[in-house]
Amino acid sequence: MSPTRDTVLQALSTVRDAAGSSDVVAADRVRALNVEGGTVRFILEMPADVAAQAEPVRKAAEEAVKALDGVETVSVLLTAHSAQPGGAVKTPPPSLKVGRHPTPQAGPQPVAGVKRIIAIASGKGGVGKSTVSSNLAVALAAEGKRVGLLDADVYGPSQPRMLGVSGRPASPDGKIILPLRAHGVTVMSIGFMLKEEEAVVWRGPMLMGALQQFLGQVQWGELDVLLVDLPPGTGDVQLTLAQKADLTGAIVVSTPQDIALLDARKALDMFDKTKTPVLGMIENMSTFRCPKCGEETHIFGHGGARAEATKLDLPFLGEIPLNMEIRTAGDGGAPIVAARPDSAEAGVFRSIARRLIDGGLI
Ligand SMILES: Nc1ncnc2c1ncn2[C@@H]1O[C@H](COP(=O)(O)OP(=O)(O)OP(=O)(O)O)[C@@H](O)[C@H]1O
Repeated sequence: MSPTRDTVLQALSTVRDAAGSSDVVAADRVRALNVEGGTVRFILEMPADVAAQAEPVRKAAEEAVKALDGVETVSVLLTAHSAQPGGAVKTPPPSLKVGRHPTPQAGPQPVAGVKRIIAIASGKGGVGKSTVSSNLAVALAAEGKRVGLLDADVYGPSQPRMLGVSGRPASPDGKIILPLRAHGVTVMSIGFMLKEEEAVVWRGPMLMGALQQFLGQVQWGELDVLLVDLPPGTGDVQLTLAQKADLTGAIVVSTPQDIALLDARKALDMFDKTKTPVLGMIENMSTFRCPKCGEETHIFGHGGARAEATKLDLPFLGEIPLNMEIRTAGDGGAPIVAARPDSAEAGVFRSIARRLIDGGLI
């Protein structure tokens, strides 16, 4: 039996908090809990004064969740103030003041200068959500749209790699954050704020606050659309964004297999609950054409996402093939739409972009 949010929280409520009397759930240390099949991920946010005792608590939390029925992998991230082996406190997070607690806000907030915010979501990891986000962003920019891309995939921000952009965004006044640009797209990623080795350390603290700040404090400029590359799944981060950002809608990416579609349905359900319109579904890794003989194979099946979209009366936006060059281009820092704009594969992304524009969605 797969674990649920509730069983995980129940297990965590047996773990004593570093500060003393209560458990980690009651002490409100658990952030961004994400349960996906047998994989459980969450963050333990510890205040600085108990940082030295944080690691044993993290271990205990990991053990408690691991002991649950159906749990295969547990990933627990600690806050910025986590303890080094030997008890020293690690270097504080980057000086840019990003990553505070969320500031209370009444409801969904618009982002200054941004006409539309569209979330790119998937119920399951690894289905190509980031690949779709980066290519779609570049394709929309090629159509003359002013496009921003916010990489909110806190568990593994991949846009710096996919767009070949790195470096730290400047913050001249310590408040406004200046985003970076790549392939005609304005980009901000939580990955820009981390050094490789600091990733786990910085991710934890005040994650929601960081995302909220990325929406509110990044100087996006005038944009026709801001695409938000969400983390996979339907956990706290996705929910927070769906509730706090004034989303125009969401696009759900899925591979064709039943299991991926099952998860895609959960994402659709989440958007239904948060009253976020679903603008359409995209099937990725839809078909594979042998580069030698040209024969087409449906490695993960075919047509599942289209059938699901039809069943739910949602627009089906397109099928993206499983293709080596899509992978090498993306993993090499230039999405295929930028690297080989005239290729058939780039054409698929461009026609999805045009469909969104023609449909008046962007
Ligand atoms: N259509 C495709 N053809 C070939 N490779 C692909 C395709 N789509 C994605 N990939 C590759 O699959 C891997 C996972 O893709 P990607 O990072 O876009 O998925 P994701 O859903 O964003 O994953 P995560 O859960 O890590 O956020 C990457 O190496 C990417 O290059």
